[in-house]
Amino acid sequence: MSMIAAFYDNKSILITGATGFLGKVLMEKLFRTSPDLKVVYILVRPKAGQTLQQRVFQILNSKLFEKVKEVCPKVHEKIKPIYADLNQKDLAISKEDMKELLSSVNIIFHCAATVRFDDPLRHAVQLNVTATQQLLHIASQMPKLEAFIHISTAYSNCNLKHIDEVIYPCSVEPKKIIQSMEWLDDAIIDEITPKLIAGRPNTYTYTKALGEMIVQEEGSNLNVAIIRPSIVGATWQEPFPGWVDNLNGPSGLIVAAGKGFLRSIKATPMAVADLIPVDTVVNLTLAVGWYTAVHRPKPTLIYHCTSGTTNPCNWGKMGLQVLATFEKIPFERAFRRPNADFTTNYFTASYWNAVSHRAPAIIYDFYLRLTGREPRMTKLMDRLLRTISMLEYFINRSWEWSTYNTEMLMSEMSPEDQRVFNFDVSQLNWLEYIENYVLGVKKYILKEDMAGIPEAKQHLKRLRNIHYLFNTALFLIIWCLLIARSQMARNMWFFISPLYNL
Ligand SMILES: CCCCCCCCCCCCCCCCCC(=O)SCCNC(=O)CCNC(=O)[C@H](O)C(C)(C)COP(=O)(O)OP(=O)(O)OC[C@H]1O[C@@H](n2cnc3c(N)ncnc32)[C@H](O)[C@@H]1OP(=O)(O)O
Ligand SMILES: NC(=O)C1=CN([C@@H]2O[C@H](COP(=O)(O)OP(=O)(O)OC[C@H]3O[C@@H](n4cnc5c(N)ncnc54)[C@H](OP(=O)(O)O)[C@@H]3O)[C@@H](O)[C@H]2O)C=CC1
Repeated sequence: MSMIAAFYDNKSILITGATGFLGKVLMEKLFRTSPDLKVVYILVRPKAGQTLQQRVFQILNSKLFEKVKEVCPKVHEKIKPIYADLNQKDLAISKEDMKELLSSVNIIFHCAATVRFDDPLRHAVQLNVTATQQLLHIASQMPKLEAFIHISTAYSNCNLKHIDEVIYPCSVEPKKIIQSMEWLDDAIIDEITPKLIAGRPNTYTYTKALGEMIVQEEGSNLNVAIIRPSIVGATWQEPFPGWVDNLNGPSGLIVAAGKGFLRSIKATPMAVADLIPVDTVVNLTLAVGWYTAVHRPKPTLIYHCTSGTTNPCNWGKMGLQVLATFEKIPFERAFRRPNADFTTNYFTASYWNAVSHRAPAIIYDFYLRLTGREPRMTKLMDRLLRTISMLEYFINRSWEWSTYNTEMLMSEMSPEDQRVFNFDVSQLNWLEYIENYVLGVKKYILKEDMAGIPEAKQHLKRLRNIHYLFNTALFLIIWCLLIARSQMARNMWFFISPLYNL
């Protein structure tokens, strides 16, 4: 019998960010392993014209929740969506809902955040710092609260090379940053942003670091723990391999490479690709919830959820496996054949951007114009190059994260819990994982049917023939021009042409 699963029975749990990538997998595992839990409150906002109930309905009707519905047929009755907006004061929770939350919640999992790298500082602070502060304030009024688990990122201190499971203070106090956002205007905030985030590549990593400081400062009277996952990828094993539903992290680049848009990227092949499957992060999160509530460790513990220390894989190996998988399971209607390459040099990267990204986009747009259609490829390519430029920081460096607390937690778990809530990635087979990841991107993001694979392969053959034809035509044009203008080229031609007649 799993002690951790039994711990969540009859508990009232509050999850923020439950509609996000990590939040959905967290909810799924909770219901599958602890179907007797009391209720899961989720803080949700209406989105894309959908009400809260419609959003929950959509999640429950996805493939991810198929197993849950067998184990816990009343799952829809146990999820209680609460209207909330983390951009608003007091998170915009109504008085009645607040009363219910305050009187019943036992465990909080705080997953919500803005994960955009280019968010203006004001917005990133609001979501990742102020909302966390407000949630801690609400939590401190919950008499039945046993644990508050905060999800941060392993890159909150990416300005360092070696990162321990401790909180590294930022130069300016988070409370001062929150206050200054109230009276500084946007132009000044934009001006001081580079100075504040100094050493970090974006407002996301900076505000996640501030968020950790706020948790430490304002959660001192609570049972708090912080989890720092690295780059969260598709599921490894549970509920089935390869599930992923958004384009963040590597998923977007896998789409771009598989569709033939991404042909070259500035990346260091030997740098560690610290990917961590989302189900591994969820298993650790649930184990931390149990340990924090039951053992009440002081001071606040931080848990690194990374793969590089125990089972390192590098970007070179990962890229090759992604490309190898496209051979077996190509994506449909590719723009060009998938053939992405890594370059380490700035000038080579710029050259390939011009030749392999911009030039084909311009030629294609010219073709679209000729056939009376709206040109769109140049715009799409510009967005892709912008995205790549934001991810480059993470694929050209390696970090070392210590994992003492994570290892300690594993040693505190029973053999059954170690099996059910496994977060040991030393057994992860990267080649198999990446193949399932690419397959998951095809099925769950691109919604492509496996029955379309033969046609996709035919399409790639046609693209290869067009490629050969284009190269041959280009060669002949250049050669004719050379012959017309250069005596040496003409001599060479007269020398080799009789050979053809032999
Ligand atoms: C051989 C191949 C090898 C491939 C493998 C190599 C993989 C390397 C991957 C390295 C990942 C490193 C991640 C580091 C993570 C740090 C840890 C965290 O906590 S991070 C937490 C995780 N956080 C993140 O990962 C956030 C990263 N993303 C962002 O910050 C923003 O999306 C943005 C600033 C990049 C673009 O903003 P903006 O221009 O306003 O655009 P929108 O957002 O509105 O989307 C525009 C279009 O682009 C689409 N699309 C979106 N994302 C990607 C993508 N990654 N890529 C491609 N495409 C992407 C999107 O669907 C949309 O398409 P459409 O609807 O128009 O058709
Ligand atoms: N993905 C990754 O690679 C990594 C993620 N993390 C951390 O894990 C956590 C979860 O990330 P992930 O699931 O990938 O992110 P997603 O972007 O998939 O999910 C973010 C969640 O936050 C919610 N949210 C955002 N803004 C608001 C708001 N104003 N009001 C209410 N809810 C809001 C979103 O709701 P809605 O659906 O309405 O937009 C969504 O449920 C984050 O804390 C992130 O920093 C850490 C390391 C890596």
